[in-house]
Amino acid sequence: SSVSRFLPDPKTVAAKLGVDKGPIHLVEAGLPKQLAELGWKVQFDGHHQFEEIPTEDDPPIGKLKNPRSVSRVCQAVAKVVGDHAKKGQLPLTLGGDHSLAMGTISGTLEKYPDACVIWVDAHADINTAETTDSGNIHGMPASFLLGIGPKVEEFSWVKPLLKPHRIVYIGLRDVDQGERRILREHGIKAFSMHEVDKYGIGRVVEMALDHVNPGRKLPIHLSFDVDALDPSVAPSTGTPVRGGLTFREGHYICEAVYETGCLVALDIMEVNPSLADSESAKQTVAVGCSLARSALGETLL
Ligand SMILES: N[C@](CCCC[B-](O)(O)O)(CCN1CCCCC1)C(=O)O
Ligand SMILES: [Mn+2]
Ligand SMILES: [Mn+2]
Ligand SMILES: [Mn+2]
Repeated sequence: SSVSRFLPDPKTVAAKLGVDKGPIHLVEAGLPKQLAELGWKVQFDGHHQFEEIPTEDDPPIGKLKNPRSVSRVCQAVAKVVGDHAKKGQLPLTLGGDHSLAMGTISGTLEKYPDACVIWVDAHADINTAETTDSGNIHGMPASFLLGIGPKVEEFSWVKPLLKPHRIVYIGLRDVDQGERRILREHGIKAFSMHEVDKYGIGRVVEMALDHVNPGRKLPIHLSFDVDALDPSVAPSTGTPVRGGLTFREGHYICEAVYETGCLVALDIMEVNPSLADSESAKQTVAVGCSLARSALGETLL
């Protein structure tokens, strides 16, 4: 069975902008019903509401912005995802900010300590408190999960349970200098858009899976940031970068991961309908729903 949870974007929670209701749009577009039609027993436990920390009560810690609200939301998400996973359900998390992956992947690793992570993204999201230039925590979740970089008290609840050989990236094309150094020093495997062009998505996914899950015996957590797709495909997202995955390349990744039979948790992140005109927002919401369906078994034939 699957589990659907819909989370606000912690930045929105902290900033009380209330402008980005990405997850709710995905539900209103009918995703739960679409998954039920695929044969999943969908348990939708509602939009998680978190009491908001007013921005004035959540000043930056060093460069990190909204640290307390992001930490609080992610910690709550880790618990809920862990609980659902322990009940043998497949947690589907719709974001919202990719900082949430600190919560979702922590939750998955609690139940499946040997899980591997396929991180589909234009960005590596592996900055530390030292290397980040923006202070936006959505650029940092992987570093906390891997236990890389200086300790940040606020995030000490994130247990460094992810190992460098258990994460692989697909779609990278906007990686900061500090992140490049981290990927190199920790031997983390990444397939950038260069490799996608060179080998084709079929070969790239096969090489990525061979790297983190050689015998296809390990559980897979797929964390899909829709900005991995080209902005012409998913325009309504926080940090669009040109030269991304086509509609089909994005869906191929989801279909191929589903085919392994190893998928135990799925994140569809960074859909933010408030950032574009309504047509582009609708297009991006539709792509988010479509990616989720492909990762959960919808095939072309
Ligand atoms: N690496 C960035 C972007 C993170 C994107 C987060 B995701 O993947 O969840 O959407 C970019 C940092 N910086 C922005 C200005 C120009 C130089 C790079 C950062 O803020 O750390
Ligand atoms: Mn974001
Ligand atoms: Mn991301
Ligand atoms: Mn991204």
